[in-house]
Amino acid sequence: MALLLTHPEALQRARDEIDANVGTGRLVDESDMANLPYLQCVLKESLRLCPVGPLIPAHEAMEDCTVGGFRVPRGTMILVNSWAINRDADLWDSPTEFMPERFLDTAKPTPMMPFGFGRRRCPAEGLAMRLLGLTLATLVQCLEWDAGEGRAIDMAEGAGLSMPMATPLALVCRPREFLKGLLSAST
Ligand code: HEM
Repeated sequence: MALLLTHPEALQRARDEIDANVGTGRLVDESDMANLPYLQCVLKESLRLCPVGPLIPAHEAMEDCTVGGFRVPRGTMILVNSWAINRDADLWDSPTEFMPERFLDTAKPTPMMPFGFGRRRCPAEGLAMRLLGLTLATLVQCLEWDAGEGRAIDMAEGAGLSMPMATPLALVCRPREFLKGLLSAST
């Protein structure tokens, strides 16, 4: 939400996509997700810039190997800096920019690992992506958002293993016109 609020054109594009594919006669649901590619791109771009696990938990080399020219003996503890990979200028165009559309071309490889990798990869990736998608789609479809009179959103990173914001996000939301009608019709 912080990235969308600081990029209102992306928020509008995500809302336009939902309005065009779902409309305003019903609430978005899980079966709509496949028809919301831009929203999926917003999720991926948010996980790229703000990975929930910026440092993938420790893995251990099972055998001697060479990675990027470095000899890694068996038994070495390996920590992968996902945050740095996600902002590597050799891998991404304008790496610090919030550009969800970079993920629209699904044929282009995207060197991201927000859910880790290998046998210990997050077993809840599918669940998490569905929940995040549906939650974000609902927030964007149903509510108007703003940071409140004259307030700017502080995007600074706080300290911690899961990349909290330095200043917790506080937003004001109001129901969109269609939602009032939809809710009163259902009561
Ligand atoms: C956006 C949401 C989430 C992200 C980004 C995320 C990310 C990760 C990452 C990076 C790992 C380490 C993988 C590795 O070592 O290579 C992990 C492990 C794990 N995650 Fe998630 N996770 C998320 C949500 C969840 C949820 C909702 C659950 C449970 C319902 C969950 C359960 C687990 C478990 C049990 C492991 C340990 C797997 C193992 O060591 O074998 N995660 N997750």
